[in-house]
Amino acid sequence: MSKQNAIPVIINGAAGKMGREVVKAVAQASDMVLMGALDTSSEHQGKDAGELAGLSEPLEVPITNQLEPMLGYVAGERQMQPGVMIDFTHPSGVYENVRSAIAYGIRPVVGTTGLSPQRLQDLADFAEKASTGCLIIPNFSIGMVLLQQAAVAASQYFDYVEIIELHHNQKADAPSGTAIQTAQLLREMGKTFNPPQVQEEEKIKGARGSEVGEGIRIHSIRLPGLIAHQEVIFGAAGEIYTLRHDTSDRACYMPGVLLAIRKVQQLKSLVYGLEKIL
Ligand SMILES: NC(=O)C1=CN([C@@H]2O[C@H](COP(=O)(O)OP(=O)(O)OC[C@H]3O[C@@H](n4cnc5c(N)ncnc54)[C@H](OP(=O)(O)O)[C@@H]3O)[C@@H](O)[C@H]2O)C=CC1
Ligand SMILES: O=C(O)C1=N[C@H](C(=O)O)C[C@H](O)C1
Repeated sequence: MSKQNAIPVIINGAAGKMGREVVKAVAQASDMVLMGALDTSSEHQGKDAGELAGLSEPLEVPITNQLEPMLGYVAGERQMQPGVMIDFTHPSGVYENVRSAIAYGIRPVVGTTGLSPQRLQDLADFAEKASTGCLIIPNFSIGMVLLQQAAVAASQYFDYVEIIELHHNQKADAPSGTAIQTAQLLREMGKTFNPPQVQEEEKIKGARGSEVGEGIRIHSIRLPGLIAHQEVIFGAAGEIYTLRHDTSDRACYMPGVLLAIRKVQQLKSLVYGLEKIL
């Protein structure tokens, strides 16, 4: 495929754990071209994004922290398809990054978690007004979509459920975006879970996790040695039904990321969740 027909991609957070994986995936996709690699980390400024990601050949794309000039440059490439900005950065910066991308007509594909419901709504309104596609995906793994579908199916028959998410201890936000989304899918079932059997008293605050609504609680665990894991445990008289997803390599997210880059081209507003584009 010629460069003109390829999708121009900017990766924000390119020096991070997910960003490096995305650099490799985009470099290997024949219908995409990596136009820019951004990261605020001072130690990686000017380094080649491909070499940093572990590719044997440089991509000749240096890491920079200048987002707006990069967005302007890609937006100005009129001969090419509309550009896409991938964001795997930090909850503190993702809102501004997405607003800037949309302002330049660049379509955001966002994996960064930790956006508040209010900020998600603001971004949805902004994308709608600009008629610009935007994908916000709390989890790019196909296995997690299947887990969530199984949880929704089970929730029709079980009234008791708890969600446990387990992550590496470099994670900034808790609970995970995936656990919040999983709870939200169960909350949409139109019932209240976990009707109390006794008058419960938390002797230590937080011992029973955090309730997110409709009686659903999320428990967050952070440990070195973990990557990303989630359990949804249903209980009923005499039985336990456990759904569990384990990530052993961040490569598992890449088919979802590449799919999102292709699909966001066809959208004119914000879409939340991988299941909506499968
Ligand atoms: N949706 C999904 O499937 C997945 C989502 N995630 C989410 O993606 C995000 C990133 O995760 P991960 O790669 O593990 O994190 P890392 O900390 O490894 O990488 C983030 C990188 O982004 C840089 N950065 C921070 N703020 C900005 C900013 N405003 N603009 C540009 N670069 C910035 C960081 O630099 P510095 O270190 O100097 O701050 C760092 O190099 C998290 O929110 C995580 O929860 C993770 C895995 C899967
Ligand atoms: O920080 C991570 O690592 C992950 N974050 C996402 C989340 O918060 O759900 C997705 C996945 O769990 C990995």
